[in-house]
Amino acid sequence: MDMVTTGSAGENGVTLAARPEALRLAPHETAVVVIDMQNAYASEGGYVDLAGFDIAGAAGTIGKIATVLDTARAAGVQIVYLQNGWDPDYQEAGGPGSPNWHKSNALKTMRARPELDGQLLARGGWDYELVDALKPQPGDITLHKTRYSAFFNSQLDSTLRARGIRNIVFVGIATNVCVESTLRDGFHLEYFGVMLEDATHHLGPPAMQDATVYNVEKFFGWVSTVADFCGSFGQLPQSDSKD
Ligand SMILES: C/C(=C/NC(N)=O)C(=O)O
Repeated sequence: MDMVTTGSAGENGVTLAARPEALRLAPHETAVVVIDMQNAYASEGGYVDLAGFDIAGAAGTIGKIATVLDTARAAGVQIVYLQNGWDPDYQEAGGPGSPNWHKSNALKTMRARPELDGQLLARGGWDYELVDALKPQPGDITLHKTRYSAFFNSQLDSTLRARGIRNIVFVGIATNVCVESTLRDGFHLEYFGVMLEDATHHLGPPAMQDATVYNVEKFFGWVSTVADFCGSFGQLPQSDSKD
């Protein structure tokens, strides 16, 4: 079996079945990064629902991600949650001089429906909050981001580097927007990125999920599944999980 060994993963590493080849990962050099599992992206009445996207498949990712996080915590793998959005006055979103002002569907939806102004992706509001089933637990880290890539203008890179983390396991929404943007930036920052395909969900037609899976597998990282992640990391003895 072809295998890529990352960082200091040697005899005590964990082998994760992945495409295009298996990975050997040291648990203490690995983080699960949870992208934007907020009401905005995963709940009825949240931003992407109001903006007209089909969110039917989003709810299915919540239980899958919860399973991944339970396994990761027991294995001593760092969990980092990202929350996407802006200050309540939307200064961080940028004005007409920013492409974000023109492309953000949240900002466009609020301009089209002024009664929603101040509600979508605003820190402090329900839309910005993580879904109830995925609340952070002690030891988890939660970071804020203001653009699609979680590496842009955020604390993510320094948070991971300070802990010696080399490998990122991605779960969350949306596969083809914030997950892919972050995985791509991580690749350029020398992180090994693994996307658990059944713990992510796309925005737009189903072909978008397939396109990101292809991009990750072929160009930017590795693709695995919840069952494979839990099968590998779930075998670690809880008291001996720091490699
Ligand atoms: C379109 C969009 C995607 N966000 C994400 N978390 O992938 C947005 O935030 O507007």
